[in-house]
Amino acid sequence: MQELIISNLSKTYKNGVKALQDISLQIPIGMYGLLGPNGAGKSTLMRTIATLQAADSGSITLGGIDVLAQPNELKKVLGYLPQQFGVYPALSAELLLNHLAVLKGILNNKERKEMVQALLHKVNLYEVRKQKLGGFSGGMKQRFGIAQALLNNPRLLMVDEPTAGLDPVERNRFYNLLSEVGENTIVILSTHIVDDVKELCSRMAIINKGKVLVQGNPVQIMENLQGRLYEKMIHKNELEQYKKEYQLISDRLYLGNQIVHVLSDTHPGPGFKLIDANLEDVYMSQIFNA
Ligand SMILES: Nc1ncnc2c1ncn2[C@@H]1O[C@H](COP(=O)(O)OP(=O)(O)OP(=O)(O)O)[C@@H](O)[C@H]1O
Repeated sequence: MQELIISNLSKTYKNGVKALQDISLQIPIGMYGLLGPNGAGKSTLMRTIATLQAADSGSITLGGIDVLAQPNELKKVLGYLPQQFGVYPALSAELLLNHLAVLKGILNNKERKEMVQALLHKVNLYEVRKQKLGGFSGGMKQRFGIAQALLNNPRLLMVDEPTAGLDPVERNRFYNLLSEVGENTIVILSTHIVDDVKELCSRMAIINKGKVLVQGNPVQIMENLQGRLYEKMIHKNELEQYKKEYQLISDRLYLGNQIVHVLSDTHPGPGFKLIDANLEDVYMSQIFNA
């Protein structure tokens, strides 16, 4: 079966930071959310899968490919949109995509032209294909980034924090594009934005400090908090006391008051009501407990 299997992957940087600690994940075709706060190790994991940096130990396989031993085989089937994706601002989208296609080894002129045109249509940049990339908005640049990542029709597409800085309309457009690709490709979406995963992913993992805290189906993961999550509206001044007294996993202001979410195996007391968990609660409870 076509799956990405990561087994016992570890990496410690020279400065002593344990960026990956015995990471094991099984990632099938579809959209997979890799959720974690800044510094969790997401980019390190992505770069390791992309064979751009080495791991200390562990293995990665994609179908029949031993990724760490056969980096060139992996590159043939990998599409990658890194966190920092630079474009040549003076070139048009069409020209740069064509150039990148040549670099990816698509040397037949007719085949390359067809592929470039098809991808520009797919990411909805065909109308602006002659315009310089320097004038593109953040969302347009990200869609161009996806187009270049799809040039070799990859079996594995990885996108690192792709929606940061996009407005809601562009974010939505980007989601739709990724979902479409995810119908027949393994797509790993690394993000610290819970909504990205909630909207898109049928499977996910939460990682923090280089460790996998939880993995599985978002709905099932949310059900794990069923019957243990309580909400209460309190006065702003009471917040510090509640933090000391309860396992408080989130707090937000609401009309001048504070709404707190508390994790508890028994009813925490007067004024608390049992609520259904959302993915934000799962995320916060995992990060809080770690
Ligand atoms: N080249 C490096 N040398 C030393 N430490 C590093 C290096 N790259 C990353 N780190 C550290 O490893 C940890 C994981 O970083 P990583 O960039 O993988 O996390 P991340 O989840 O992608 O975070 P972000 O969203 O902020 O990029 C962090 O503590 C980071 O400071």
